[in-house]
Amino acid sequence: MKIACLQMNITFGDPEANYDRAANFLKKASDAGCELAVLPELWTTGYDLTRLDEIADKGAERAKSFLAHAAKMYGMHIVGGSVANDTGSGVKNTMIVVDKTGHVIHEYSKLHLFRLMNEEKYLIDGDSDGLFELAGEKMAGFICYDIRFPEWFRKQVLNGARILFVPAEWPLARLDHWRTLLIARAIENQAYVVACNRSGSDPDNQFAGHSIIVGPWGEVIAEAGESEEILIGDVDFKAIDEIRRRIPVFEDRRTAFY
Ligand SMILES: NC(=O)CCC(=O)C(=O)O
Repeated sequence: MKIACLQMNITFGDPEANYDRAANFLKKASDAGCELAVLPELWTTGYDLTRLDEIADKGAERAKSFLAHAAKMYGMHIVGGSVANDTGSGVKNTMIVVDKTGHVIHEYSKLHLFRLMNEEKYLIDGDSDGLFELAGEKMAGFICYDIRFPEWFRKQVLNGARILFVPAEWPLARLDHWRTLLIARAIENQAYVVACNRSGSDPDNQFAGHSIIVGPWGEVIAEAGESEEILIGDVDFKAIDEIRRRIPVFEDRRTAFY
């Protein structure tokens, strides 16, 4: 499966500009023959959290209809990053997954809110998991700070997830954590990790870029630089089975002790 991480810049608090940019990136991914495209975290608004009452998407309806239209037009699955989703009883940081026929097949709201970027002051946390199925394979979504919680990843993998998607707005200041944690999540779970970060900056942070596709052996299949880019890599599900045969981590777990 040919996958694209749409490492775009995000204009702070300007959904119109960001929808235009995302539309352009989605077209380019489709032109490049990608079967699935991934957007970054909060790609419609960025971290303009103080203006969420103006710019959050009610029920994420605009994002859903935009993503569904693009997915159908291009015949391409979309892991739609995340958007500020005004649920009516608080704003969630919600990932929307759309299949290539244009159906919204899953929503996952960020479980772990990141205090260093004030999320807990403006957002409410999710309460359901990110497991979904596309093209006959189980996959799961996580959002940015979630990568610091290996137990959350393990749970989805034990439930069958074989590609682990991570849309993010990860600052450059912690680029080494980003790479190390994502590679570790791939190795320990013997699964693919497809992580799409943003590029550029906002009033508080310079973001790292470095979207990355990591294979189940921990090998870096593709990695972006810091600037805007469409990162493309191939995922081969057979490699997961081969690696799990070589080192049978899942059979060797001592669940009586943990
Ligand atoms: N947007 C985020 O969740 C950022 C997480 C982060 O930077 C970290 O260090 O963790």
